[in-house]
Amino acid sequence: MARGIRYFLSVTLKLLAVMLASVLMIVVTRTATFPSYQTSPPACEESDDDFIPADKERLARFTSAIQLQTVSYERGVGTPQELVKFSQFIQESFPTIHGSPMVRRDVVGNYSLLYRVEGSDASLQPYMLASHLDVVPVAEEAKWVAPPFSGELKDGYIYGRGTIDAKHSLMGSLEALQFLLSRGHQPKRTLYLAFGHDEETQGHFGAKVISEVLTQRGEKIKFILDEGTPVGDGLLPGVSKPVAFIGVAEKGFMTLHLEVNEEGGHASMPKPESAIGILSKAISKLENNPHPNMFGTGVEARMLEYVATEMTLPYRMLSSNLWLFSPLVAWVYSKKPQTNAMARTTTALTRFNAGVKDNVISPEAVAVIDHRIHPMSSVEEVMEFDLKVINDPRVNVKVKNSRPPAPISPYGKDSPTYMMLQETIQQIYPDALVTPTFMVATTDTGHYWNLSNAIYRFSPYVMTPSDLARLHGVNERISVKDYERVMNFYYHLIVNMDKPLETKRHGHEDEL
Ligand SMILES: CCCCCCCC/C=C\CCCCCCCC(=O)NCC(=O)O
Ligand SMILES: [Zn+2]
Ligand SMILES: [Zn+2]
Repeated sequence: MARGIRYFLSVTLKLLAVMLASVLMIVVTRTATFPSYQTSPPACEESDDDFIPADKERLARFTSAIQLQTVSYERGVGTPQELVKFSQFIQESFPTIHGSPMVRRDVVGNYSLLYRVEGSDASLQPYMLASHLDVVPVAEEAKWVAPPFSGELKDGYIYGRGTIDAKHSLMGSLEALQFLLSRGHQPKRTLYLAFGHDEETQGHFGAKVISEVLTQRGEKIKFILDEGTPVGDGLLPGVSKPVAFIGVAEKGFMTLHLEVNEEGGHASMPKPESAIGILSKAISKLENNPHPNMFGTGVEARMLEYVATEMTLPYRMLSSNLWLFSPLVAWVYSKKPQTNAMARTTTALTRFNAGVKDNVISPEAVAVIDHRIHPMSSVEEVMEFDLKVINDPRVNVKVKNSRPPAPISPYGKDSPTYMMLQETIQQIYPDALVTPTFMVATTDTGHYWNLSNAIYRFSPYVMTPSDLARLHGVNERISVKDYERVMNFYYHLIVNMDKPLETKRHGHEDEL
């Protein structure tokens, strides 16, 4: 009997050893032979003539744009007078654009701007560059090193609300267009510039109306580029080169209004539970029960695979063997807010209101939850999860607003528009790696899904880990060097969009 057990154990151990050796072999082989998704940058044909400098006039125009306080506060509550001033400022600042017979300008939804630049070849589908006129409000003004609406230049940086979100792309694309038109260039492919005025409150009166106008005109758009993910410097562990992240998808969102109504009364005779207490418990349950970690089911896994061959050894091993290490990477991702946001649907408690006086038991408590929905989940799944977690019929849960995750746009070598974008990025950042990702925040493109199936989100400035807090935060800024890159990025993009979207290198045909 004992011999039988010993024999069984030894066979089991041998089998385990063989399995382990096989797994190890697969891991080593994959690490050594994982394909590279990177392409070399296109040959540089640039001359001095072919470059937009961040000179005094252009910097002054950008500063003036930052000085206009085009704040969006709430859905439908903005700063109409500032938006009108911004619109006038744009007209005065870019006379070549506004005087061109090729350009049609429409004011849409009262304040948003839609430009159509007529291409010479009507058989080509138009494309669209998008950005927004509005900014988020300023908090903690005392902590800013320069006033938030000054556009002040300090140590090579321009400071101000809107410098990275997103007046750089609005002004940068206009500068590029003005530069081209002033040289007598007519694009072959018709180009739209779409600037919504309420992106920061979900674009219900701006981008939504722009989309309706274009739909009424029967437009189908070849490719849309909006504000988005940046060129990361040190954002991706294990990669020393800068990494340009192209947002090929976008998380959805669901804003929930939670309300509890109970009997109020005199604070000297409280019941065991109050409206405030009941709501606090519900919220605490939501915070303590995060939505499932979905790392490895979507674009976030491809993001790592695209740069795997460029990573230092341990990261390279993990990224080229996600079939095995996905759970480990998922766990690591859950540790930091910016990576956790890529792994799961997030839950942010953004508002909590209750009570009118110190000695009155509040009959009502309300809270707002801002969920950002992972591309592999859905509005319905998130709601079902929350109700199960709260599990309290006294908490009234209402959806204030929601949008499902965006469809995933084509990416990689089989997508001519993605490859064109990649090459344009490489013209500006020749040392950068390029990889697909998804946006954890929302953009106006949520209103453009019916116009195009090739929607990308990318902002051509460099972002370091310490810059993340500047987004919607204190000391938002862009370097002069980066603003120059932004203008030149749009310039190259417009030029590149006039080349056939077929590249012999990648063997694709431009279908239109
Ligand atoms: C492993 C890390 C990978 C990181 C990849 C990307 C890093 C993301 C960094 C910045 C994203 C910048 C997005 C800014 C757009 C803001 C849009 C916005 O504010 N929308 C409104 C909203 O979401 O409420
Ligand atoms: Zn923005
Ligand atoms: Zn924003």
